[in-house]
Amino acid sequence: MISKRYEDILDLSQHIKILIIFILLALIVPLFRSQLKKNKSSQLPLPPSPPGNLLTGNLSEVLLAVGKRQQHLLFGKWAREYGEIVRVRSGPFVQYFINSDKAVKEIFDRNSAFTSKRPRWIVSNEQICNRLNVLLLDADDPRWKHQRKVTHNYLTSIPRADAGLPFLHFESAKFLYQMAHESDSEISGWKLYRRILRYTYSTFTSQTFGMDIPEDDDQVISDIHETGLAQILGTLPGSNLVDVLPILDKLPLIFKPWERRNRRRFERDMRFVKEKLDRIRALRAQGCTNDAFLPLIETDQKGSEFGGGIDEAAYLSLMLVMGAADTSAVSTWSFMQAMMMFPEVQTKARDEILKVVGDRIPVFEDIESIPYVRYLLKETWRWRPPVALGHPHTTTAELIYNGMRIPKGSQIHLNAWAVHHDPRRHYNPDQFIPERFEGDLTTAMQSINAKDVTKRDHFAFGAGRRICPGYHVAERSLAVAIMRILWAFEIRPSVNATLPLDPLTFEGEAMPGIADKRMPVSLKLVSEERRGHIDAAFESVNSTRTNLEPMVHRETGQGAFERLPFVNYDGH
Ligand code: HEM
Repeated sequence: MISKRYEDILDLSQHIKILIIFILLALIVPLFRSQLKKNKSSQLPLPPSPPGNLLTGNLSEVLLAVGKRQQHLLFGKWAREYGEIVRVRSGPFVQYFINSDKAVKEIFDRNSAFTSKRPRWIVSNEQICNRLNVLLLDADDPRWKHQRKVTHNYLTSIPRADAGLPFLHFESAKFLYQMAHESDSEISGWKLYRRILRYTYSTFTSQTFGMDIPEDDDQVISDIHETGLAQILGTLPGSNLVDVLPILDKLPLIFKPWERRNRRRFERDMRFVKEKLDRIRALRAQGCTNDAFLPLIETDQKGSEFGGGIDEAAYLSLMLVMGAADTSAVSTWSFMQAMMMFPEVQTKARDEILKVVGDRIPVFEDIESIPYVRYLLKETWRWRPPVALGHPHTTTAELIYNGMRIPKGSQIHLNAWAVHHDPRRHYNPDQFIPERFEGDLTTAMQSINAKDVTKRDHFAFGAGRRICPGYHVAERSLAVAIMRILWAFEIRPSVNATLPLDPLTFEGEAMPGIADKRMPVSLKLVSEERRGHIDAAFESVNSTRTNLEPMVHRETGQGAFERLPFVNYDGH
């Protein structure tokens, strides 16, 4: 009896064993399968890479190109030689350049859940900005989502972009007025660029802080630009040892002079924006609120919704000026370069504008009646994308595209220059031909959302979840600049320009592909009569405008940035 029961138990344990084996198999086989799949995908090749070994990589070629500010040309050449995705190894750094519209759509748009992270930037993100700059924040940081939402609600949605138009119309009319009454026989190059900078910086400080920058030579322009540049330069591979060897970050602060320096900059910038906040509050106490980003957030008591309180919103305002002003100024500058180099386009464009507006100063809304202006916008951003090589993202999963794999953790770049200058996508890509967009009246937003990516006009604003939120604002800014400058002035090489023009002699500086302050361009009134129209338009907008507080009080210096001992304040 006992042995029978024992046998039964054995029997039972046999069954249990078999059952366990089945369960284990059920668990293991899929794991094994996925392992197989993983191994199979890992056997897929990495994207092609220009030749070089680990030590030299392409370092010398890349460094040479960076030195000449021509990295967009080098990476563009590699795009044509190696295809849609190119893996560039420069010394210890590996970057993936995404060079075709279809690859951009697949990688940045469709896989945005895995491609929206930023690389870790200890210096730029964690120290200079103390993790408060939307552009540098990681996608999984709740502050990133919140800052984007607030930026949309208070600054960059269509209604808010429209609310910014009075500032834009005032500042651009002032620019026209200054140029029409310029006492120098000719103003060109750096002086002219500086004036464009004033008007874009002042437009955006008006839209964000509700304060303006009345004078061309105001130091605050260079100061804001300089602190933005420090952040951007800090994102370039190899620019900071601690970003290459993050272990250094574990050292006590006393051994990290760079961190002390960067944190000092952050604290200085924070004091700058808090002073603006104090003045906004004082104005509100007197019953005065401007229709601008920070004053509205302050009035609506939205500050407490930021992790860092209203101070974070004030800091964000400064970051938004940085993101908006330089990109807008260089867009106008590139447009002027195109008009100078392609005079027949200029003549046609002016005719199209005059047909509609006549002697009246153009306003943004005129774009609806002048399709050619829409084409000029698209062609300017195609021809000279301000962020030619994209702002880097990082992958959070392995991605497979066209039989190639991009490993998890890779740094990827939307190579806007290569896509825009691919002759299979745009015929004669180096020529400025607005007619290539004939019939395409889509706004920036409509084109970004196009189902067929081959129909998308350009990628100047990036792609995916991190796409520039400022495109409605940017569109208004460049459209007004294009219409007003063409309406008022002839754009031509300055008297000291070396002809024929060679863009390689004036392209580069901080933004690859963009003409710098040496560009020999000047403006000449289209007619003496036009001066009268400009005067009338400026006087009208000036007399009806509510005066704004200046960012910095010139006489007292109130509101200025404090000097940092380690910075060269040459500015631009
Ligand atoms: C011609 C003008 C402009 C161009 C070409 C431009 C281009 C870009 C590009 C390429 C990016 C990076 C996108 C990415 O990572 O994939 C970006 C990000 C950004 N831009 Fe713009 N931008 C312009 C104007 C503006 C304006 C007017 C504003 C604000 C009013 C603005 C605010 C931002 C912000 C906040 C980000 C960070 C987005 C994020 O990381 O989530 N930009 N922009």
